[in-house]
Amino acid sequence: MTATRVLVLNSGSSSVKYQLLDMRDGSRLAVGLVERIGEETSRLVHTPLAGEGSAKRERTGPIADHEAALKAVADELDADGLGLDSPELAAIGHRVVHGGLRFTEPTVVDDEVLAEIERLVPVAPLHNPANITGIRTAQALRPDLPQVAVFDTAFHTTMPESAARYAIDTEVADAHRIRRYGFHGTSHAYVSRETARLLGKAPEDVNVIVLHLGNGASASAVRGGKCVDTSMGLTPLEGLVMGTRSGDVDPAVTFHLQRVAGMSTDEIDVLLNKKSGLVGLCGDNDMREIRRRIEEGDERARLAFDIYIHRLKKYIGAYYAVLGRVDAIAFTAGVGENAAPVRQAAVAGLEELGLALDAALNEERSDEARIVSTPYARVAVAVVPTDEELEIARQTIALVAPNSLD
Ligand SMILES: Nc1ncnc2c1ncn2[C@@H]1O[C@H](COP(=O)(O)OP(=O)(O)O)[C@@H](O)[C@H]1O
Ligand SMILES: CC(=O)OP(=O)(O)O
Ligand SMILES: [Mg+2]
Repeated sequence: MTATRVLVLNSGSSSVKYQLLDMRDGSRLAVGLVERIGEETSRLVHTPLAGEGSAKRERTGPIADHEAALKAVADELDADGLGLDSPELAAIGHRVVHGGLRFTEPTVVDDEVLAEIERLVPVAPLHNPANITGIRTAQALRPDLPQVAVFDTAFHTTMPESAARYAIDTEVADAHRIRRYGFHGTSHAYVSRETARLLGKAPEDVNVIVLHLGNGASASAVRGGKCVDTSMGLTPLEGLVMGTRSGDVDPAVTFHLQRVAGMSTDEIDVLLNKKSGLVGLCGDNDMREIRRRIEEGDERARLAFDIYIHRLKKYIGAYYAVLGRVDAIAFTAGVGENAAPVRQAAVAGLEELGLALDAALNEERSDEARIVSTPYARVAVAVVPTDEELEIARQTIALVAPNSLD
């Protein structure tokens, strides 16, 4: 029997999303999520999709760390006869957030690769440690299986130096590998390709601005299938206003906080990464809650929303200029896919740029990729659900068993 299944692990700072896929047709056999890892109220939601009468299972209770989370996931899969010991499993694919400049392709993990991912922890402190634990735990469970790392940074390695370099002393920058790497690349790659498909065109023929708006958020300018600019930088802190991250600030804010407010580097790191963005502005990082508060007339929530939109609009304008010609703007991830008011506000007033939403289409709820602009708009506005797990599984199987699907 040829092994055609791939387990994909998308480990975030306090969560693990996972999918077990059969790559003969890309169908999902099980999907799930462990959230609030490290808290008393951790929650595992597991949905087997393979058998008859399969139903979502949920359990709550403390799950101490990512290792415990993965073991709990392995137990759930076992209970469905989809355990990690299955001979049908070809590989485990891992989302790894920071791959530096070295990893431009999916990579089979060995000790040396793992050491390099570890070396990048200082530039992805919220993400790479969780990714490393995910890989180590999966290795311990199935030492014989290839573990494949798929990097968030890989898609952005096509950025020209003019976009990737900061205007700081070149020697200092080179000595410390300080440059803009960009993140969410698997999503930007997948969504830009799906957007081309939605337009009935080849990826080489379209220019797309992708807005990945989840808890972390980033924008990218994609010309003919290749990334030419993106809003995240050395770390996933730069760019858009996010759930808990500030996005762009004057770097002098950090000197000021050190000198005047007496904050330590670590305190400023926590402030900008975990206590800023929407949560810092209004106390909530969930866009649903913010919209609910706005409906009730809450001024702080309104201002937080306006700041979020203002930044988003600036990036749309910037990437329009970078690309020169834009065929589509694609909204994706939790906020981009679900929050019609965000899409509406982000493109409002941009009719001169060829952008015009169809209000009814924009409000419609759907899980499908779809166009929500008016037919006469020069630039299509699309809502394209991202699928980082499917994309990771595709890249994983292509690497470990390129001929298994013929
Ligand atoms: N129906 C909705 N309306 C508005 N925002 C939503 C909705 N559903 C999810 N979200 C937003 O999506 C965010 C999570 O997006 P997601 O892409 O899953 O993020 P991440 O992968 O970074 O965890 C939530 O914080 C919430 O703000
Ligand atoms: C890189 C990044 O910001 O990822 P996430 O949105 O999953 O936090
Ligand atoms: Mg995400």
